[in-house]
Amino acid sequence: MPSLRLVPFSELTPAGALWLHDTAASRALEAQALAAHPPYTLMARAGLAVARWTRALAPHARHIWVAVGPGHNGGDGLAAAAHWAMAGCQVTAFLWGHAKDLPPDAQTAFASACKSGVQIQEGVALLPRPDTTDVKPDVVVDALLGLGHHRAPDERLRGWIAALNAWRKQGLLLAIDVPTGLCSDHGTLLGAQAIEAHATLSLLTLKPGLFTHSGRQHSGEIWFDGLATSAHPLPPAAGATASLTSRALARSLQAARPHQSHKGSFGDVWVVGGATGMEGAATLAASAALQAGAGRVLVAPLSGQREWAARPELMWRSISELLNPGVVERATVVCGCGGGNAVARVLPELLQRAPRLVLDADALNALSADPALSRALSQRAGRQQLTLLTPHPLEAARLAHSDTAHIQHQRLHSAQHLAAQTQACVVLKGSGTVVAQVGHLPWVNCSGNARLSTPGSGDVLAGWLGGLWSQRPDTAPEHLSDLAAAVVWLHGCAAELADEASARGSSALPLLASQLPDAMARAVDALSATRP
Ligand SMILES: NC(=O)C1=CN([C@@H]2O[C@H](COP(=O)(O)OP(=O)(O)OC[C@H]3O[C@@H](n4cnc5c(N)ncnc54)[C@H](OP(=O)(O)O)[C@@H]3O)[C@@H](O)[C@H]2O)[C@@H](O)CC1
Ligand SMILES: [K+]
Repeated sequence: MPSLRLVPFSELTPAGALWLHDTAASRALEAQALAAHPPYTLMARAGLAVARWTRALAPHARHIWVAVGPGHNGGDGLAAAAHWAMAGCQVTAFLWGHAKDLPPDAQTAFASACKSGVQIQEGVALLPRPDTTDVKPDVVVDALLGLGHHRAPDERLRGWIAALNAWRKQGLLLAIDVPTGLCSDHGTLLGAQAIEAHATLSLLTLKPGLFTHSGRQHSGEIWFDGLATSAHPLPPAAGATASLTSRALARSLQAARPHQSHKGSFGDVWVVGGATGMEGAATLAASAALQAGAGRVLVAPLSGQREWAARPELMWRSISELLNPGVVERATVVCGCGGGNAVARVLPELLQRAPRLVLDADALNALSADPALSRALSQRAGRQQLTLLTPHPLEAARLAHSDTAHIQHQRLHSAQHLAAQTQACVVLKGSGTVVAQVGHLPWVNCSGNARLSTPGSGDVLAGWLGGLWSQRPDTAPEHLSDLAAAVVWLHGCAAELADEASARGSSALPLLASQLPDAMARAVDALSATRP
């Protein structure tokens, strides 16, 4: 058997992107792999991969339970159970159904588990819960359902999910391939409940649903094993649904500043926003652009108020100065942060003239409210003027004339539709931010945590996007989504570094937006400090 790769996905990035495959794409690869190997080969590899992973995460575990579903996901669990038992663990497999009803490969795994001394309980009505048994397993494994889970859990399955989740506080709760109850394509819940695993080992392919919407919450730490189905350890890009952001991507967009550089070398960013009472939003975006390395950052506050004390490095100007001939044509413009209704007045000219435009917050709301503005937006691409839109789900819903639930239900598709509708590069924010652009595989971001759900966080992201873009004004249209995805990754990485530095534990408190530019700068420093 070819050697297995058993590494966390975050360690697999030096070569570049990791691909994500939805159910249809995963099934296509699975069919190819099954056709290329003798029966049971893939499940045997899956079982070994799960067993090694479990031993790596819980080397001292002596007592393991596995909840075995009616399909191949259950077969993977049984194949792993055989290895745990052979390694001397006390293992119990609780079967949802009866062994005779399992698919052929899973029956082979069942036979192997029986031979290895796994205790079997068939046709179990409900997995025991911590309050109904004196037995205390060190590890409980969800091998109920994987890729074949396509309908909302019924009452019995909900009971199993609740029982498995009840073990979360007692020991390690691990999921094979996909946490049961989670949609592997969209990261939504198929019903009201899903397994909340400490860690998930995705097999053969990485599924987009693990990383977006509720995916991160339910998958825990995500690991990957490609089951050595090709010469390369990673599944091929062909047929991929999306790419996963990575440290390598972010690093590829950061260049050392040349010795003979000056502020004119790094471009001008103009921040247009900050209507009355919301000047802070514009200041946050401007601070981020500055920290990202823009040459000069000029703020044109819509309120007319100038926050001189906020950052002495910033310059404060009027909108009319930005609109002077030749000024906006050389600038990278970040527009909309705290823009209020006033931003609608400046948008027509910015849409017409700005070569590089980041539109956030109220600029997006103004676009959704005015068909003439959305037409002007979609015409920009034809003039080789590039646009980045950074909506959160509600703003995306307004732009798409839809509702937030619809946007969130299929985040990847929503971002892609919006990109097609606007002819812009779309950054759909939220857990597992999606970056989409017509003609390119979308990105799904894997960094970040709930520390970023705090006011002003999006302003900082928009400002940093402008700041990096101003240093790379010649970014080709086909590379704009790479630039955006790299910044999104950094934004998330800043929150992860803040977690590591905190004594309070994971995501206990938000990372204030005013601290975020510095935290992102530390994330950039960490990029250069680590190996390629
Ligand atoms: N093929 C291979 O060699 C490899 C496969 N691999 C592994 O296989 C997994 C996919 O296997 P799978 O296709 O058998 O699907 P799986 O999720 O186990 O269950 C399907 C069963 O569940 C049932 N069911 C569905 N929904 C239900 C519900 N709500 N409540 C109750 N039952 C429900 C469904 O019934 P049906 O809908 O048909 O009535 C059917 O009987 C994949 O995730 C990975 O772990 C990889 O290791 C690579 C090698
Ligand atoms: K599972």
